[in-house]
Amino acid sequence: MAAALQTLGGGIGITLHWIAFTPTIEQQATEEQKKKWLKLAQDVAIVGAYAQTEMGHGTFVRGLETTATYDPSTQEFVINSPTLTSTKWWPGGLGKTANHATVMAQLYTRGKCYGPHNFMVQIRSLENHQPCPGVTLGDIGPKMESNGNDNGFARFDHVRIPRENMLMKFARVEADGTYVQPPSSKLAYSNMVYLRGTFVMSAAQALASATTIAVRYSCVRRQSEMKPGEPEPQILEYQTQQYKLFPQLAAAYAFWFASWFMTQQHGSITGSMEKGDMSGLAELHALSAGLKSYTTAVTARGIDVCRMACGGHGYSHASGLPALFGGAAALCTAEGENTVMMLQTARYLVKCFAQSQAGKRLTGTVAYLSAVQPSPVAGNRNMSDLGTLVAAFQHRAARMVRHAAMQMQGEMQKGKAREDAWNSCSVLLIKAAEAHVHSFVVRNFAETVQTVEVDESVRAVLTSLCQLYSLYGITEHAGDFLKDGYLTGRDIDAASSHLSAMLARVRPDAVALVDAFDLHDKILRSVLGRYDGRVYEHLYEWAKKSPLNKSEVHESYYKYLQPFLKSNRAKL
Ligand SMILES: CCCCC/C=C\C/C=C\C/C=C\C/C=C\C/C=C\CC/C=C/C(=O)SCCNC(=O)CCNC(=O)[C@H](O)C(C)(C)COP(=O)(O)OP(=O)(O)OC[C@H]1O[C@@H](n2cnc3c(N)ncnc32)[C@H](O)[C@@H]1OP(=O)(O)O
Ligand SMILES: Cc1cc2nc3c(=O)[nH]c(=O)nc-3n(C[C@H](O)[C@H](O)[C@H](O)COP(=O)(O)OP(=O)(O)OC[C@H]3O[C@@H](n4cnc5c(N)ncnc54)[C@H](O)[C@@H]3O)c2cc1C
Repeated sequence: MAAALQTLGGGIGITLHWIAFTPTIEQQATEEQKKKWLKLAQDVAIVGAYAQTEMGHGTFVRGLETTATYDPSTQEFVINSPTLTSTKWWPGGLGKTANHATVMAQLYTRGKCYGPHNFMVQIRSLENHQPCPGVTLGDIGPKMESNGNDNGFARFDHVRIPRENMLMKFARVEADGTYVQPPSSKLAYSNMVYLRGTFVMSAAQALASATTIAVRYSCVRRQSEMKPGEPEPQILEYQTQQYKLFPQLAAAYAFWFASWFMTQQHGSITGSMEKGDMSGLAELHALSAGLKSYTTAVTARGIDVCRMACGGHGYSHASGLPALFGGAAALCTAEGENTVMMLQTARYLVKCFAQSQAGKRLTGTVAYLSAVQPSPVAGNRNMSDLGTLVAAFQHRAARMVRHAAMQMQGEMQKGKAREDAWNSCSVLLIKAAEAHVHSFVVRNFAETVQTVEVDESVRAVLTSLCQLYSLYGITEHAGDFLKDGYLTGRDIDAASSHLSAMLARVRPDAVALVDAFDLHDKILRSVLGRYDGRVYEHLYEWAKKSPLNKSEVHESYYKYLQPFLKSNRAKL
């Protein structure tokens, strides 16, 4: 049942119950509270939404307006939407599906505000699914995609909940209204860190889906003449088609491996946090924010490249690519808008750079910032060597982080306030953070292909894919590598020719590489990407099922076209 609900469309949105509501209980509830709600959620005996974003605030969580005011006389919290812009807006499943929600609200007790905290609120009757007293609910209307999901709105008119409905694993309010501080105020945000980490795998899966569709279709589709008089070739024989698709295919593998690292990091750091060691939280936040931002942005662009590579049929919903693009586009905004998330990573990098300048030895994903020499040693580099490629990406990132941080320091030395200096350098900061995440993805890709337990013939293919991904990144951002002479023009030319060689080397394994994602036709939902390659027959069958084909002459003819034609003919 639960699995069926997960896939149900048509106004039933249960995705967020699984990926946000239930994990919030797991991560933010006390053991007592878990006994009360966790099994109900896991068995779908209740259905929940994660209600944080409001009409007026999504990014700036500290600016949320919904209030939760503690009333010691009744030991209850009063949940209220004081303004129109405080209306909860966007949460998946909130409109029509969920009967509970974890509501992020500004906590007030004894007249003082302690910032955003999570509260469990029942929003619909378990008997007849009507909204609970004081709760107004609805759907926010059609969206770019995912219209099967009821992203909704909610307003609370002084709704009373028991004190025990505040999720109190980290912070709590005692019966008399005393607020007890959490080890870190950011622990209330921990489920967002978790969800951003899962978006890296969503991005990998989305890009894997799109490249599966486009590569398979590019082997079915024959078009034009490569040589006069010869049969039309598979469009995957064109180097331009390979240049469009293979870097996306390589990125899908790169992001898949990055999501493995993200999952492992999340588990290990949250494990330490359970024992009171918060030292890894900052790195976890910076990594999850940066990887989420980078992988979802590259994925959305990459899916559209795959769509265009399939010509007209790519633009049809029969291909499955428009829906994938719409979904991936959502990932760029949801769970932390990409720009804002990359700025969070930049904030961490600037902090680490300052520590490195003060002599601290950096560790983890920023260790390279301490190690990289500012003065490049130019020379004929072996641009097919993975170590050389990784070092180039790390040098580029270190240079850009240093440049952005020094620019900011310069602005402050001219008398600008730190916040103004930050804002006036934020484009540089974003580019530096992107370079940092890019270098992490390349390094992780290289380390994974060198260590993953596979047959040596498979390792050889994955190594080619990693070289292709890295060489594509260098040629696409050549200026960054040339800027301080770390790479020369000859190196860039060598990178380009190696990239061409990699396209040809990956070609024979392209179909096997997408088949390896093992995405069933039922998941791909694409006529173009069918495993059996029978595209044309199924394209025709798919079109015949179009609602417009239910009648030979559509009713619109009699309503509009016929009178219009008649009146035009009468004027002749
Ligand atoms: C199998 C085949 C499948 C194929 C298909 C696959 C996929 C298909 C494609 C797509 C999927 C389909 C459809 C897509 C549809 C929908 C997507 C699905 C679900 C959507 C779910 C979305 C849910 C949500 O959006 S929930 C709401 C999310 N909201 C946010 O993320 C808000 C973002 N804002 C914030 O997090 C914060 O406001 C801020 C920006 C971080 C700022 O916080 P603030 O308190 O103001 O802090 P600062 O002043 O900036 O910094 C202070 C200090 O705190 C540190 N900090 C900040 N945050 C954290 C944190 N989380 N953890 C730790 N530390 C933190 C910060 O670094 C700083 O530290 P310092 O002082 O030391 O520097
Ligand atoms: C499909 C989908 C599903 C969602 N599901 C949920 C859900 O289940 N639960 C939930 O609570 N929310 C959900 N959301 C809401 C989502 O979390 C927010 O849309 C997101 O956090 C962005 O906030 P915002 O919409 O207020 O955009 P804003 O923050 O207003 O962003 C608008 C622009 O302002 C820029 N900007 C904002 N702040 C800064 C800054 N400090 N520096 C530089 N630029 C800045 C942004 O970069 C962006 O370009 C969902 C959204 C979508 C699209």
